Amino acid sequence: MHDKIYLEGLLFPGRHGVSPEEQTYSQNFRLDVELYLDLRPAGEKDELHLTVNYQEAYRVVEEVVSRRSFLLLEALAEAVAERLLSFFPLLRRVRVRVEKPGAPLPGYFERVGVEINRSRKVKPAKALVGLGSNLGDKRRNLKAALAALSKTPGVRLERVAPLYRSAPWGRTDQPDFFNTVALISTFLSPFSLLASLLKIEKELGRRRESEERWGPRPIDLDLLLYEDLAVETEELVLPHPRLTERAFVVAPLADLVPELELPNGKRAIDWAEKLGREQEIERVEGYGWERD
Ligand SMILES: Nc1ncnc2c1ncn2[C@@H]1O[C@H](COP(=O)(O)OP(=O)(O)OP(=O)(O)O)[C@@H](O)[C@H]1O
Ligand SMILES: Nc1nc2c(c(=O)[nH]1)N=C(CO)CN2
Repeated sequence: MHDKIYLEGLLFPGRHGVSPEEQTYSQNFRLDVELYLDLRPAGEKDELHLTVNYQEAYRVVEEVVSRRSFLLLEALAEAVAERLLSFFPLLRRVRVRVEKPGAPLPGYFERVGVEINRSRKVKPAKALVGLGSNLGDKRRNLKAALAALSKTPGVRLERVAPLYRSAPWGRTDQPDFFNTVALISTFLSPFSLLASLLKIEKELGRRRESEERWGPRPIDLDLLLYEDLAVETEELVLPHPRLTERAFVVAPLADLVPELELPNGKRAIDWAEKLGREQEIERVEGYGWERD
């Protein structure tokens, strides 16, 4: 299968090179990227979730080239390939070419660079989504969000944690929350997944414009973890930055994946126990509550 999406002649400034000057002053890098995946489903159905959004791919490449620094073009190409495979579960192979138009060579040259191919077995990414509600019929809001999540194209709802009631965290002058965590598997990128979560929030009546930070809301969906991906962009931060501070996240998460290593290096089940002693949280219903 040779279908591919290609992005050619991408130009980004970066600090990559063996000499101290190249590490200090940025110069342009030129990249060609080929993303190998089966394009037939998207071709037949004309739906974006069945393929890789090349705008997202562009941003992933740009982030690696402009935010990191390597001695070798080999290392830069490796990092770009690795990052693309991490962000897009649909990819089975990537080809990355990196050229340095201003390479320090002693005479005239047309182009110099490296090209690598990296492949793997395609499988969906596992992700954990945190859900909360403290306005209206909270239990129903969470159930509706889970139903919407399970109907989201490219998302499979694997398991739902028990239902918790928790005292409000951050701002205490508001009603108690109901919280849970869902384990999903998905072929969506973390960007597309977050966009789907925001869409569900909106459909369930969330109006961010009229809300205060950490204030009351009918529904809140947070992307807690996406495989072991670390991302820090304006709209998406992974792992979720406040995950380990919150009993209402860690307790249900520890029910689903007790042995998971949290971003602070602790085992989920141990950390849940500690936070459970410090914050007010109570399990109100066991597994399967969302199905009745
Ligand atoms: N991992 C993430 N999960 C959800 N939203 C995220 C994430 N990383 C960044 N964001 C961004 O955060 C913005 C604000 O999210 P939200 O209103 O849910 O914050 P909050 O629930 O008030 O606070 P907190 O982020 O502490 O839970 C969203 O628009 C989203 O773009
Ligand atoms: N107990 C609890 N407290 C919160 C919650 C939440 O889901 N549960 N969500 C918040 C903002 O998203 C702020 N505070």
